[in-house]
Amino acid sequence: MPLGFPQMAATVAEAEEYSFALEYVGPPLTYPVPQAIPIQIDRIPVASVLHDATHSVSDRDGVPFVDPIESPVVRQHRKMPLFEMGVIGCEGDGVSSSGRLDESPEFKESLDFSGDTIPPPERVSTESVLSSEFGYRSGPDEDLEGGGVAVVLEEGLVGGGDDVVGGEGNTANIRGEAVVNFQESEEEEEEDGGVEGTTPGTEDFGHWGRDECHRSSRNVKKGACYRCYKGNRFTAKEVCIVCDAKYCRLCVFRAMGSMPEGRKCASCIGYPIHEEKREMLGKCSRMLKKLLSPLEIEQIMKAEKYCEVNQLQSECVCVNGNPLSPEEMVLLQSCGSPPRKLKPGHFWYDKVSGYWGKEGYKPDKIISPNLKIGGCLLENASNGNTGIFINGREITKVESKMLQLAGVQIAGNPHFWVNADGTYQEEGHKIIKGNLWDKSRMKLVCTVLSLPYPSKATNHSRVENNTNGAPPDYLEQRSLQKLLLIGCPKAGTSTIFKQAKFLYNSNPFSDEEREKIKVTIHSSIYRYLGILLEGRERFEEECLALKIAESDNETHHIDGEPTLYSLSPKLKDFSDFLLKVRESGNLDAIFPAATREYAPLVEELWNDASIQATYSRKSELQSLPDVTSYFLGRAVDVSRPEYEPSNTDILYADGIASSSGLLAYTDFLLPNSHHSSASIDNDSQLEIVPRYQLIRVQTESLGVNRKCLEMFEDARMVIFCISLSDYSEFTEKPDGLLTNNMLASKRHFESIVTHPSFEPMEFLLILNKYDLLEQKLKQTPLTTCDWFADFNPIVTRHNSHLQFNNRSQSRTGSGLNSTPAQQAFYYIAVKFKRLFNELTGGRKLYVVMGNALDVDTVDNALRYSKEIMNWEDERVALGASEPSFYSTEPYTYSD
Ligand SMILES: Nc1nc2c(ncn2[C@@H]2O[C@H](COP(=O)(O)OP(=O)(O)OP(=O)(O)O)[C@@H](O)[C@H]2O)c(=O)[nH]1
Ligand SMILES: [Mg+2]
Repeated sequence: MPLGFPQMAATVAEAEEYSFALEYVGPPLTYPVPQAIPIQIDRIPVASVLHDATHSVSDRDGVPFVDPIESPVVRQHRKMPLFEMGVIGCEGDGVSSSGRLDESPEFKESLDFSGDTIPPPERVSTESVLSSEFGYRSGPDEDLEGGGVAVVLEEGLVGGGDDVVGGEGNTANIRGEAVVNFQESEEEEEEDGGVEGTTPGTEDFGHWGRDECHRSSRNVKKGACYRCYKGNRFTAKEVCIVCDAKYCRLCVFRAMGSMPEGRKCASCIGYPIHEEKREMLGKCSRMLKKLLSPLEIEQIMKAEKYCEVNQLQSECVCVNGNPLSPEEMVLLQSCGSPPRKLKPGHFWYDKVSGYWGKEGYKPDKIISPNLKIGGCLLENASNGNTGIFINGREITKVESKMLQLAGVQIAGNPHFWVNADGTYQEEGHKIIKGNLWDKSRMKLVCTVLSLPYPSKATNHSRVENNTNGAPPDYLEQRSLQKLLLIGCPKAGTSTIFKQAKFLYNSNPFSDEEREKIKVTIHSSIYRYLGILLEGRERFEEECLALKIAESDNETHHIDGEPTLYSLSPKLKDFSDFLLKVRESGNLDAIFPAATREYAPLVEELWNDASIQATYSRKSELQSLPDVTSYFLGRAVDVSRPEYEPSNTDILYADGIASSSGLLAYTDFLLPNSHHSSASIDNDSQLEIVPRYQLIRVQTESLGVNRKCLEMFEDARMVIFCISLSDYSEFTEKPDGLLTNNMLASKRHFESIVTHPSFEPMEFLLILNKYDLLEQKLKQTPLTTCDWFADFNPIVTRHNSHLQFNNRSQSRTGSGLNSTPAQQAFYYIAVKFKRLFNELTGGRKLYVVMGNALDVDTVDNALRYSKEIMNWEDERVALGASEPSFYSTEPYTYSD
């Protein structure tokens, strides 16, 4: 943008969101053209290299950098000199549209570098900049409006006037974009209650990085929110764990986004936390608890506690003069008896005895001995002046006192070797002279002298090198691969989820959970029975109506006649009672509690011919699951007080994985996992085994705009589940129209695939309920679903009953020897693969066949997902491009 040109015209596109400054090349004008005053080179303030090492990412890398360019408001408050090159705007944005910079009093004032500054353009905000830069929650209310753009070049100009050396994060877009602020929409303003006139444009501290947060914070009224400037010290606020900025409940998500590293302003992401905040990591505030669901909170708090950047940086801990490497830090923190609440600082460590202390001070702790960390222990490590030495360190007075009380002869300034178990000997002598910790009073002595006493853990670990073998929590978290399990209603996601729990968890459900499952099963029994009884009434009425029609309206005879669907008076009374309670909405409240009392009646009803006749027409009854007969047939058993749900009961029971609301998740390791080379830390020999977390997201709870999906941005893979039996099933919409369930699943699949949060993730499609597909195809052709209209299976006299004999046959799926179900599966798999390919611009969808009721197919699918992640890791490591969608295994079958 030629801002340095003397002649310049402002082009303002009123309907557009941006303004442009171009050099004027048209015919001569009849009115004066705005002039920019030539720059006096010698008076241009030049940004100086900042020496304070605490303020930038770049300086951590040893690269010198220039002080960041500040927003006009920040500068205004700090009364810094300003050189403003041009302000171009359009009507209504509060910025002069004349372009006559020389006529502007502010500009004149700015030319005088006296220390006063011009006020910034009114109402400027970098909300949208922040939003696009950090991808934080944005919505329609954050759309740009008004088209006002202020282009301000500021302090930090170098050279002829239009070159700028930028600061933090701005070097790439520094020309003229130093402060490009967009107006907020009215909607947003309304919600926030408007931006107060006296503090215009100060919303943009996020844009400038952590330091700007600090600076801006100085301008915020005490107790007010740092974003909307409202509230007082009594207003509940969330605090950024890096810069201390505080946000009210209306602003917290806008300022902190989806919190991938916990409670940090979007601009503080990637910065380490303040050490004094370590204590509060993972401890959720009351405000967040009110705003988020327990599972969302758990995810955020976990991220806050375990994400790498929030860990104590290894180089901040010096041991015996050497800063620790990340591997040494892991060793130190994962040893049997680590120094608790470790903080940055200089420490000494006696590897032989395990004594640990702050440099220049007496020992503070006894940690695990023999850790290969830090440098060599120095004589003066603890600043002792007693002339007595332990393991080469001159001990302090208080330690010599302790030795005396332990009965150690210290006359003659001896040099001792003290081992981790407390045994000691004099240097040069082989004989063990005694044990410091033998005497029972020593614990008291150490307490009185404020000296450490060995804990059991250190006592029992004479030679220790990462004895417990477990990596610290944050490393474990680093290896956690999140798999999102998403599907349409009734696709089978909860069944898959439960199977995963059974497969990989030794104690898949706690006692408390099992108790809840019991209640759920009891409720389900009455729910299923209610559906059946309602259906029975309908079928009975239909039967009677038919009979009346057949017998020429002889109603008086027919009314009393029993039909196939009639009940005995006793059962009819119970049925009426149950349907009445169901209608009143109290079914769940009454029946689980009274299960035992009614169980015999339930069983009698279930065995009654009328109910069996009704059940045989279950396809005509909405939402009656296949498991109805499984539970109703066992009503009495299930209702006994000593009843404990079996794994099969749990698997068949409805609504279990979703009982916790939006989400449910389970962590597991896949046995015999093959680790990619990236997962093994060779240096420390500490193996980081990838762990998996299967998160089931309940579709109905996602809401229309699926905002909450943003919280899964760190997931590795989406496992999408579709029911193959959906092709012939229809759901009635509120407008009375019938929708094919497969087409509804397809739409849901499209919306998830194209969701921005899932862009970088791998997708595995489970085509579930293969068993039902096999059965259904015998009666209903696949072409019932419009999307499959061109399905044309090859039918031979052999293939109608043939099963796959070997894997290669099974993988082709389209061969002559395939059954119609296999061909249908192959056809549907390719349909989805093509769709995915189109939606993602050429990416590959992995497909696997499933029958969620068969545990092996679930195991197979989850292992397959692990393989996919390994392939992807290897592909990325090799720098290979995206595989073709027909290459590698496109789908799998179980033999
Ligand atoms: N025959 C058969 N039934 C299945 C299969 N997978 C799930 N089901 C049954 O289908 C019904 C719905 O399965 P769920 O796992 O509850 O489905 P969901 O995806 O959790 O659906 P919502 O609970 O509506 O979210 C249950 O009765 C399951 O037992 C399958 O592969 N074959
Ligand atoms: Mg379910």
